Amino acid sequence: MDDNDLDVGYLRAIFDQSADGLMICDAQGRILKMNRSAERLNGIKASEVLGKKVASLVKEGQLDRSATQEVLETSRQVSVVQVTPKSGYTLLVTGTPVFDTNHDIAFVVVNERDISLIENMRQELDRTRQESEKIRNELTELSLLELKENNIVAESNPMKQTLHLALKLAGIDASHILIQGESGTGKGLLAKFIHAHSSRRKKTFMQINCAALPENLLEAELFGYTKGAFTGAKETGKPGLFTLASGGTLFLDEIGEMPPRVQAKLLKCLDDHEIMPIGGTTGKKIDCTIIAATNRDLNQRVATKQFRLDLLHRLNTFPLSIPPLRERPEDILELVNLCLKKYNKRYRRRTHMGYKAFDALKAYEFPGNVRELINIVKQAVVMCDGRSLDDYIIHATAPAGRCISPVKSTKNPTDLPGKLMAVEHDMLRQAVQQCRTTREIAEFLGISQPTVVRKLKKHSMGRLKK
Ligand SMILES: Nc1ncnc2c1ncn2[C@@H]1O[C@H](COP(=O)(O)OP(=O)(O)OP(=O)(O)O)[C@@H](O)[C@H]1O
Repeated sequence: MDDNDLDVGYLRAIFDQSADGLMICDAQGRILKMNRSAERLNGIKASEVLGKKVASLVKEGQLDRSATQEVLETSRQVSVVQVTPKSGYTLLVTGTPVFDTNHDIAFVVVNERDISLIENMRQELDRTRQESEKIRNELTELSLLELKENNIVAESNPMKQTLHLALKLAGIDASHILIQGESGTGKGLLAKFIHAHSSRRKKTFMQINCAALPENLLEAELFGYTKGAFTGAKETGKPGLFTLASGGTLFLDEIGEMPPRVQAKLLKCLDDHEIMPIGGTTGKKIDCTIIAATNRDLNQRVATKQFRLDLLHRLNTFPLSIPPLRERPEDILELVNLCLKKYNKRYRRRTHMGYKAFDALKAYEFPGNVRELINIVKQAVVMCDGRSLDDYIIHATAPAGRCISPVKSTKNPTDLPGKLMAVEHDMLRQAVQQCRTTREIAEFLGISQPTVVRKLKKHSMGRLKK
């Protein structure tokens, strides 16, 4: 046997014994040769198809699609995935053109590899992925359903999205979450929601309003102090909120109002993961989720040097924002229903609202957001004599409806800031007469308590209890 015979013998062995299906077709797409694996994979007999065109086999339904045909059309190597109609295998079929000396296609070599196993595994993986996605969605839906039971309204898409994101963050126990939104949009509620859905839910949720306390007191509240740290300090010293929230969540509300010195100390504490109590010499490790909230544009406060950029970056690892109520009118109906149920029960009334009142609410701007809506409905339930709240609501949401008394004229009739100031003064004065605490005033006027404190200071109105 010479070398040539040997080569032919090897080639025949390769062709016959290859686990891949092999076929050779001529330039017209006729099958010239086919090995045993190709017969097995395609579920056809070589004796029945030799000399036939692959295109006609496709027509007859013996083959799913033809790589050969595509090679002949493009003069390029082509790979396609086929599912064989007769045997049900998934094949990766590669057709390769072989050219003659004139650069015309002389024949096509077709290689068929069984990828059924890989395909099955891929489909299995896809199925598992879809399943877990479904379970994840169901879990989120479940939690969103739970919202209803917890009296949190999220009918609008933007609110749903915010809550989905909040759930995700809760699920991974994310810390350094910054919630932004106008006053009364529900930032405090969202912070509690995140805590309640995190693995830290069984531990404490501590919160502090950074706008409500003077600098020294805020520092002492946050970081605590050692005994005798300053005049008037408790004999025993006092643990700060960072320590009290250990294992749980610390919610820093109105972070935008934090005085610069406390900002510097907070930044250091976040960098070092430990706090230094006032008067202390050794640091204490901190272990709590930190959620901050603000109704301020912090970037603007950074620009005016009222807020540290480095602290903003630290706190803003996971930003969340709650849109104002006027941008999500779909939530209004559900919020109103919730309030009606609550206040009808509390004040033993059976009031209701018609579509005209709802239309009025939808058209209203709600500068005080959800807090203001709750307040309007509560006042309506209490003040209305009859069962229908419509007239009251329509009046309350009319352009001048929220004014308690007529605007006093200022010297200059076009002086808008002066007029606004006068309205604010009047409303505050009346609220102060009717309420005992700043919290009650906040409820009464539909603004936050720190805003009340600020405004009372601005108008030099006496001190009230928190
Ligand atoms: N989606 C909601 N569903 C039900 N109640 C809500 C929703 N959002 C807010 N509220 C209610 O509105 C009121 C104000 O919410 P919250 O105090 O959380 O607002 P805030 O954005 O933190 O306000 P501020 O900036 O003034 O501190 C609360 O009584 C809260 O329970």
